[in-house]
Amino acid sequence: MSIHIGAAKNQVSDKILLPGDPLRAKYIAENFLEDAVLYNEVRGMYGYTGTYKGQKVSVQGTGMGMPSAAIYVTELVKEYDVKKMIRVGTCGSIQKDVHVRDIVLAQAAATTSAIIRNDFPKHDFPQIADFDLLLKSYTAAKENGFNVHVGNVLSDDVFYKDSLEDTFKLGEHGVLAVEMEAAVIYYVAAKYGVDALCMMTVSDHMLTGEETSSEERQTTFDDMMIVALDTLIS
Ligand SMILES: O=P(O)(O)O[C@H]1O[C@H](CO)[C@@H](O)[C@H]1O
Ligand SMILES: O=c1cc[nH]c(=O)[nH]1
Repeated sequence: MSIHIGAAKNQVSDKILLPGDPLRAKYIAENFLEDAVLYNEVRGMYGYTGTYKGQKVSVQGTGMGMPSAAIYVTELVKEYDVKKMIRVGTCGSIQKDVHVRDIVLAQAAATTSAIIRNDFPKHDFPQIADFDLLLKSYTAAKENGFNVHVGNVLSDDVFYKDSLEDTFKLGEHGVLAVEMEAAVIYYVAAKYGVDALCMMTVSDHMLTGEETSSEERQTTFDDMMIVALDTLIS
């Protein structure tokens, strides 16, 4: 049991999916895992363990934003010996050719957060995906015929910004999309020597205004779940 996760050590798999939304964790457990058991409901941040294609897999909500994600990911790695983690999130596109419902694989993550700078005030520590997970997930997405993009994302501390000028400027420098957790998940993975990948389905388009429903964000996005689960167990 850790401070924020009410599970015994052996209740959590060393392979885990990380949705921001705890109700997405419930959806994944109910629709993709066999014999799923709820191991955590502390703060309503659901965590489940079940099997996928015969292998033990867990799914844990991380909440919104880097401070919350850092707490869950750190406890999962330090207290539960998690070795492979894949974020299954949502993001806002800032590229014309990255469409709503497409999958974005975060090869790297820029951030506005000070959470990494606090540890490395004199360095721009790069936040990068595990190459093996990235390659496997890209291959799985392509084999399934899903629309997938690989590149840099922005992990922003702020959802409601007064100005999107800097965000769109990052888009002009090739950043694909905006979300709020990838950078710190990559940072914690680097710190403790475990493997992490962040993949997101595009839930809204920040240039065109196209969006998905809040219900769809909580659930569905099944293409991404298949890619993430197949990658996790491969
Ligand atoms: O859908 P999730 O995984 O929560 O991800 C995105 O959605 C939230 C904002 O609505 C942030 O957590 C952002 O990263
Ligand atoms: O952080 C996020 C997530 C989805 N859509 C956005 O615009 N921002």
